[in-house]
Amino acid sequence: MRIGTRGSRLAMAQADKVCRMLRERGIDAEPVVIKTSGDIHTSEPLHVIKGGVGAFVREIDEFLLNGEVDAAVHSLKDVPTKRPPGLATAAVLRRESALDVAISRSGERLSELKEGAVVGTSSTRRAALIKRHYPGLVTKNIRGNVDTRLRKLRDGEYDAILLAEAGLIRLGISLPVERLDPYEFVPSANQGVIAVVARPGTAAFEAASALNDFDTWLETRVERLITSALDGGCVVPMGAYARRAGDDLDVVCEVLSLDGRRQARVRERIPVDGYEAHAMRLAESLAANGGKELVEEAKRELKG
Ligand SMILES: NCc1[nH]cc(CCC(=O)O)c1CC(=O)O
Repeated sequence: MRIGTRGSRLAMAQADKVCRMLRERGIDAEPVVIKTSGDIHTSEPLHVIKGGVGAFVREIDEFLLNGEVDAAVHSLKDVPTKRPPGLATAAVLRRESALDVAISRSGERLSELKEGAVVGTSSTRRAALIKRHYPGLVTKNIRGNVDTRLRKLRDGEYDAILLAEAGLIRLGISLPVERLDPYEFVPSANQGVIAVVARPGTAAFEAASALNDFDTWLETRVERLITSALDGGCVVPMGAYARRAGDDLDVVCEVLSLDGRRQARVRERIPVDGYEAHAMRLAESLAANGGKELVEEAKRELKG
């Protein structure tokens, strides 16, 4: 199997992991690096790049649809909700961590950083959460892959940066980090989940399906149903986090204003049985509790 991937160290680590898992099942698999525009325009904030992170996924989709690769590996949180006909998620790997972490130059926690300390993030969600929970800190845009961000932190351009813990784990980077409580710092929908995409009906799709983790599938479905019901997209400061707990899923979702001052939030345990209808109901109550206005407001302000 030819496994399409972007060429960043994180993307390669993810593709290598999928190839390893396939080989353990007796399937010959090798990564094929596809260079996307995201790897070329690395300085603009993501919400400025046409199509956002989803644009990079769409470029890889073309290789899949043309049959130049048999499957592709993505961070699921970067995969847009609208998918081209002929492609589907064959598997999601077991999620290791959905959490955001903070890494500071001094080793201090966010609550210990001094007034005016600069926190690097390119995500509107993480920036709004910092403004909400740590109003004394200043957020500053940061781009580049995980290694670049860590270098910018060391170089003193930032006092702390925020990253997905999953990325650090996959890159084998062990640094002292502050793990942020997912019920306070609600992660992005599908954060920390690796997805394998392929063409349904192909042998590659069938082979990749064997890697699916059912609990992660349920969790990511719920998170995605909620964000797509609110039309959250990847630039709106919105989080959704579901966790399987026995026969239930513990779900939290929220939308913030860009300045972090206003918030719409819902937290509820829903049964696994009939989870899709329950997720839609949560989305409706989030929308009705001010979420819809906050999504529209954020989109207006980001366009302007
Ligand atoms: N948007 C970039 C991106 N896409 C996936 C990950 C990390 C791994 C993951 O969440 O699966 C990251 C980096 C980050 O958010 O720190």
